[in-house]
Amino acid sequence: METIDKIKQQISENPIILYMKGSPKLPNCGFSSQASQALMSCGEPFAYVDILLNPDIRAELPAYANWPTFPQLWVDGELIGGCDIIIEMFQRGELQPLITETAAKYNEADAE
Ligand SMILES: N[C@@H](CCC(=O)N[C@@H](CS)C(=O)NCC(=O)O)C(=O)O
Ligand code: FES
Repeated sequence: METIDKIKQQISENPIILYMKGSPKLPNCGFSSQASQALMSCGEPFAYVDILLNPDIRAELPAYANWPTFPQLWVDGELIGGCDIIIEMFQRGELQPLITETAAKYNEADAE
């Protein structure tokens, strides 16, 4: 599959997905570590892609996203932002409701 199609599929199939360096359990960069920790603290499962293991995605996602760096958090098909934005939303109490509501929306859809 073309990289761009892979990216589109990942974003459409996973309501909460973090593109990061390393994994949430073993992040490979401080920015990815902070972002995944904030996201984990919201208590909902989320998908992730380790871009260090996927150099094609690392190369192509920034142009598609119009966002130059990693991590990248995508929720419900839309780019939320990188580490700074994730931490800011977390500190303002905005991350938790976004994640909770998104998880609830898709759990509901699954149950139908
Ligand atoms: N201020 C950025 C910090 C992230 C950042 O600077 N990431 C760099 C270093 S990890 C990056 O992704 N560079 C491109 C690359 O490594 O492919 C944010 O809010 O996410
Ligand atoms: S890998 Fe060096 S700052 Fe992220």
